[in-house]
Amino acid sequence: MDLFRAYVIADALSILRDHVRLETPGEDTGLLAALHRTLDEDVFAPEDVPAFDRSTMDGFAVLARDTFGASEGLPAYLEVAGEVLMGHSPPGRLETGQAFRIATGGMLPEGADAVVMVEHTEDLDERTIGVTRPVAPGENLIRRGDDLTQGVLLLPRGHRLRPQDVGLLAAAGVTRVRTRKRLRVGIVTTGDEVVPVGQTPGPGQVRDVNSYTLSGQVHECGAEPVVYGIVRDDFDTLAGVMRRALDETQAVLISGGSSVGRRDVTVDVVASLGAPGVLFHGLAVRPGKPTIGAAIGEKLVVGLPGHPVSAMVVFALLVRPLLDPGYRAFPVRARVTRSLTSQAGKEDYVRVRLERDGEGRLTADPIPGKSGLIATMVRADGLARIPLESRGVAAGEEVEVIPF
Ligand SMILES: Nc1nc2c(c(=O)[nH]1)N[C@H]1C(S)=C(S)[C@@H](COP(=O)(O)OP(=O)(O)OC[C@H]3O[C@@H](n4cnc5c(N)ncnc54)[C@H](O)[C@@H]3O)O[C@H]1N2
Ligand code: MOO
Repeated sequence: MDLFRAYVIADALSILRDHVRLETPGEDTGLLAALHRTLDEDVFAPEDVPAFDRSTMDGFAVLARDTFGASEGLPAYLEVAGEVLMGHSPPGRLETGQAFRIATGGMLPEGADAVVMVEHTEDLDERTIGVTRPVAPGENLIRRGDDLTQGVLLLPRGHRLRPQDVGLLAAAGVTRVRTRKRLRVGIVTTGDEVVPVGQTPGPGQVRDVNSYTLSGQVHECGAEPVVYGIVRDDFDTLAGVMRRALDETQAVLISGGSSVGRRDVTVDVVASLGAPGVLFHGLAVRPGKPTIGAAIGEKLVVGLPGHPVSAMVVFALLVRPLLDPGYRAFPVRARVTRSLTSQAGKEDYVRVRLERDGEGRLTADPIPGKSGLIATMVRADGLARIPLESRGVAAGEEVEVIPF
């Protein structure tokens, strides 16, 4: 690693991965508390789901063979011999020539192997129906174990639980799981001009945007933001807050004061916090040039640019993959609607709005505006990547877009 070299995102990420280990202890919790957390164990299915053959339609449980050849003109006549009540066993075994009334989700009686939809039957009298369309064996039902069979691996260790995962665990009767506690991520804001949002800014002052945008992004990673507020651009004050944040959290983001201005003490403060310290200062990435990457022990410290857009972009590209290793970004390809210029030797990430053209192909409309303008992020759907060696992209050419 070379402190004076400017890295692209992929290289910066691998340097940080080599030094940082973001781990939290495991904890057994109920399912709701486990949502969005990462599994700390392999979970196996304790039982078959569903536990019995179930109808997927309202209608009649039958023996498929009894309906073969049935039609509107020549229905198959069956005796209605019983009714399956929801949440109960069927009233008995179904014999050939019989039908049992059954609702969606009802338990299939023994002897039956299909369900006829009520729309494909006609009532002849209290005890007889005519089936007007044949069904095949297995039609309109799900079998015991179709969702899960006992003993299969439901979800592996390391998987971050989404709502559907928690649903699967609920279906299988797994009520408690071991997950890792959420990562706590400290957010420190610097800048003598930055004031809390509730305060009316005086001349030259601006409201604190980054504490909010970064907290939101940390939440999206399944981690817990811990906001340390706005700290003066003063070495001792900032170092004190940073030490406290490092004691209380596993990763600290510090926004502002990372470029080379007179008051930019951030890098000196980070360097003073311990080994291995600053791993890089500066990226060959736009926006994001003044980013600082550091490890203190195995904890992560990232100095983000103060401009709200730059801070969000660097978070999305560099911080998110570290906080949320299971996250997979699926870039899409889209044609740019206007040509974009880029400096060779810089990896550019351009805010774009995604639309579909008349033929249904994705287009990427670049959103103009400097990285101090947060509204440009609101209009954007993603970031178009222009690689290091490229000098630009002509209108109509395809680019890779990383959706937010
Ligand atoms: N001579 C040079 N000047 C600048 C360079 C350069 O290479 N040479 N780089 C520019 C780039 S690129 C960026 S990005 C900014 C980054 O500066 P810092 O990371 O040091 O951030 P600040 O100077 O503290 O702030 C930049 C800008 O953002 C506003 N800001 C800061 N914090 C917040 C916040 N929490 N909420 C809202 N807005 C915030 C701050 O007021 C500044 O306007 O440097 C360029 N300059
Ligand atoms: O890096 Mo600055 O972040 O280009 O706006």
